[in-house]
Amino acid sequence: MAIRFDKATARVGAYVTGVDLRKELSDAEIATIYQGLLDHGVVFFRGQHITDEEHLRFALRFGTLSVPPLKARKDTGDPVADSVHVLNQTSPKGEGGDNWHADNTFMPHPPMGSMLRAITLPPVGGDTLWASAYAAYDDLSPQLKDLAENLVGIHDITPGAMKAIAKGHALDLERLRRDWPPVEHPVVRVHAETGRKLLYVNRSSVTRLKGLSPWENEALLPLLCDQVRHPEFQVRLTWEPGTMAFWDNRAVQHYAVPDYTERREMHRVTVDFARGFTD
Ligand SMILES: O=C(O)CCC(=O)C(=O)O
Ligand SMILES: [Fe+2]
Repeated sequence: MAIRFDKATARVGAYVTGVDLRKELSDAEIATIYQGLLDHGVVFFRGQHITDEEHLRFALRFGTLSVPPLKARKDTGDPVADSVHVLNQTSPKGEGGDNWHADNTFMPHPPMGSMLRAITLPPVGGDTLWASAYAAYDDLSPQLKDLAENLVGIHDITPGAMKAIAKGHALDLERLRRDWPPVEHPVVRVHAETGRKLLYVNRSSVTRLKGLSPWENEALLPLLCDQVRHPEFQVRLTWEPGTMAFWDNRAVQHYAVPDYTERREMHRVTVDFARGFTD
């Protein structure tokens, strides 16, 4: 069966068919899926009733595991249990994904991608949205593009860590801040594999723009961060049992809608692959 991508919207996202994630895929199939990811930013697989082992095995075909600092490694000694992060949520508690963000941009080398799969879903609600950071950049006016090109964002673990602590996660804030001091990333980045420019700021990690006065930051940071909020850059996924989403964490931001009251359980594997940015 040939692998096929059907666009979900004009600017971002595609549904993939012709893949059975329970099977060991060929190198050519993996390359096709990776190309689809580069082309669409996020790809959705339906009807994949796989185990954590199969999820992990699929992720490892693309690169190495990235361990998200805010989801403590379990260290059970079981490599599968330690690498598959369980997001167990009952809104409004959620897991902190209810803001537009790319994952862990406070890291010097943020993860390249994530694979998230639905385990238990509420009867209604709990959709996830992705927005193209390419489209967000492309649709800025030429004047604002020029301005953004010269800006650098300070990405800090503190806001995300404080949010997770407020939600009851036992995290050591001082230690996290020591291990992950703030990092600088250009506001406009160049994706190393597609060569496309994208907007790389988000409200969940970027605390300020380097060199700007507080009032300049106050005006400019929301303007740039909120560019991804335009629906014309977005795709919205309604999960079904067996749905898997695989996103290019360089090229898209995402938002988990906390509009449900029953249990929602998702399993995620975070991966590093290939190259990041050329800037
Ligand atoms: O729960 C979701 O749909 C996404 C949560 C999230 O932000 C993530 O897995 O990175
Ligand atoms: Fe996330």
